[in-house]
Amino acid sequence: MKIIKTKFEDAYLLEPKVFGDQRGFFMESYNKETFDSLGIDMDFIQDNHSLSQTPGTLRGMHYQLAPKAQTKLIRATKGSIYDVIVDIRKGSPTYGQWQGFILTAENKRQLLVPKGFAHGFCTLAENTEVQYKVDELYSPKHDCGIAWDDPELSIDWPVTEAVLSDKDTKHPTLANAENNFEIGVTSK
Ligand SMILES: Cc1cn([C@H]2C[C@H](O)[C@@H](COP(=O)(O)OP(=O)(O)O[C@H]3O[C@H](C)C(=O)[C@H](O)[C@H]3O)O2)c(=O)[nH]c1=O
Repeated sequence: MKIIKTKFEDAYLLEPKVFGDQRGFFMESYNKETFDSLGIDMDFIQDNHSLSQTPGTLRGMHYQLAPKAQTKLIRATKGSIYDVIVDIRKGSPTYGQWQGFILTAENKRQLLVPKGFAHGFCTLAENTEVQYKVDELYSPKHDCGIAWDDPELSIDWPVTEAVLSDKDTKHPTLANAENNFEIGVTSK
C-alpha cells in the first residue's frame, strides 16, 4: 500500500498493491492491519456502493455532523470520478480549502477523507460505480451538505452541465451553512 500525501494533513491517497497475471488482477482493497500499521486506525462499520449512469453526475458536497461525522475510504470500481474534499473544520488552517483527485477503476486509487470534510464527486464516464467505507452509520438527521457550486469555494469541476439530485440543488454555501462541522461540537 503506497500512501500519497495531499494538501491536507490527515487526508491521503492510497495505492494498493496489485497482483496482475494472465487472468487479470488481485488486490487487497482494504486490510485493517495494513491500515493500522500506517496509522490509519479507524473501524469501518458500513460499506456503500453507488452507480451513476450518466457522465457529469455530481453527488455532493456532503458531510454528517458530529457525533456522527464520518471518515470515508472511497474508490471507483467501474469508470472514473473527479473526487473533491473541502475542509469545513472551523479553526483549521486549511478551512474552506478544497482539493480534487482522479479516482478510476484502472488507477485503483483510494481517497481517505477524514471527519470534518465535505465530500463529493462528479463522474467522468458512463455507468461509474463508487464503493466506500465509513466509520459511522448513516444518520439522516446529521446528514448535511454545502453547495457544489459555492462561489467562494469555486471548485473547478470538470463538468459544465451537472446531473444532480433535487437535494443537491438546495444546499447552502459554506458561509451560510448553520451547521458547519466543528471539531468536537455536538449536533444541534
Ligand atoms: C448516504 C446514504 C444514503 N442512504 C439513502 C438515502 C436516500 O434515500 C438514498 C440516496 O441517498 P443520497 O442521495 O444522499 O446518496 P448520495 O448523493 O450518493 O450521497 C452520498 O454521496 C456523497 C458522495 C457522500 O460522500 C456521502 O457518502 C453520501 O451523502 O440512499 C442510505 O440509506 N444510507 C446512506 O449511507
